[in-house]
Amino acid sequence: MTTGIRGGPQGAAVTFENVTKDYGQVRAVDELSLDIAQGRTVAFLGPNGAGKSTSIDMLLGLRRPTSGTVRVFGKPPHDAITAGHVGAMLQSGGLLSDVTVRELVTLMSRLHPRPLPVDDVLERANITEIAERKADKLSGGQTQRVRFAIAIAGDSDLIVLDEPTTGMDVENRQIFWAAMKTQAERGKTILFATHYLEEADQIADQVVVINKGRLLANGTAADIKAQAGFQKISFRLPGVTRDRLLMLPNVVSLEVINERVLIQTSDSDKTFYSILDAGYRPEEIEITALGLEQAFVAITQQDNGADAPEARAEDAR
Ligand SMILES: Nc1ncnc2c1ncn2[C@@H]1O[C@H](COP(=O)(O)OP(=O)(O)OP(=O)(O)O)[C@@H](O)[C@H]1O
Repeated sequence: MTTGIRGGPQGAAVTFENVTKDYGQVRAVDELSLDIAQGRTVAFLGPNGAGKSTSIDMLLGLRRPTSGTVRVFGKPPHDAITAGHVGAMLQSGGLLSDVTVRELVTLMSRLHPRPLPVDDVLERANITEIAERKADKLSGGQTQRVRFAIAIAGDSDLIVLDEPTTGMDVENRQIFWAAMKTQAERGKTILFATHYLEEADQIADQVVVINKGRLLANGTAADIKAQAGFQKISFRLPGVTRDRLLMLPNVVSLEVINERVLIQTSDSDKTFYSILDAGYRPEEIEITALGLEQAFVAITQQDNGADAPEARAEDAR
């Protein structure tokens, strides 16, 4: 099931239409259909091997779909890139050797028809201080910042970032996302793959979850949390036993740590009223929705469970 988000194919920055990508026997992307409206900041989430990089490579024209169509601003990816509409920061690949950071950024920005001034790019990416250093002699975090500079140098309408903050320390991560926010405020469409769910929760206004190449969820972070459908109840209840609480309705998981009870439930109202009906009077009560990370884990585990042999046998009964 997917939850929708306002904005459709009209004015879409990116469209995947029934896209499948096979590497020999491996199906990396499986009938993916997705629209990303212009001006959105979109987080692309999925466990390792879910098909994020393959999808990004297809929208950058680096790989061809086995079937289906990818469009970028209504054009084949290659045409959109040639027209300078796309800036990208990929996960791998070294930087050129024997050139300085400034020379590299200058070189890459000249590939675009309407580049930003190089000094602006260096400043926005927080690399002015290392501009005269050799590009192949940088730390992991510095290399990421140079890659980011290359992604924004062309002042492109779509910025695609594959795990951009990997290797960055906390301070550089904050500088990086502040720079991305400025890009978003200037109307750019930003698509980023990440394993940092907190970043996705804070920054993205659309979250796309894929697993095994299939689209599992698409909406705001709040939509995704609602789709996971679980809440957490936590309270203090001296002397209670785990076995008694397990009898409560809608309980998905339960922990008792030092008299504090932590319940994950699919219906917090029903579970909580049953606690009161059973005569318990808990204290220090907290009822909260799942965070994006927990929702993501719940959604992907449900999907993995649906594919497990026992679940299929269950379905068949
Ligand atoms: N060049 C390739 N040849 C064969 N199989 C590949 C190739 N590239 C990726 N795959 C496989 O395709 C699937 C999707 O991989 P992909 O790199 O797109 O996932 P991902 O979501 O980006 O993963 P990660 O989070 O680990 O970077 C995986 O099963 C992977 O092993």
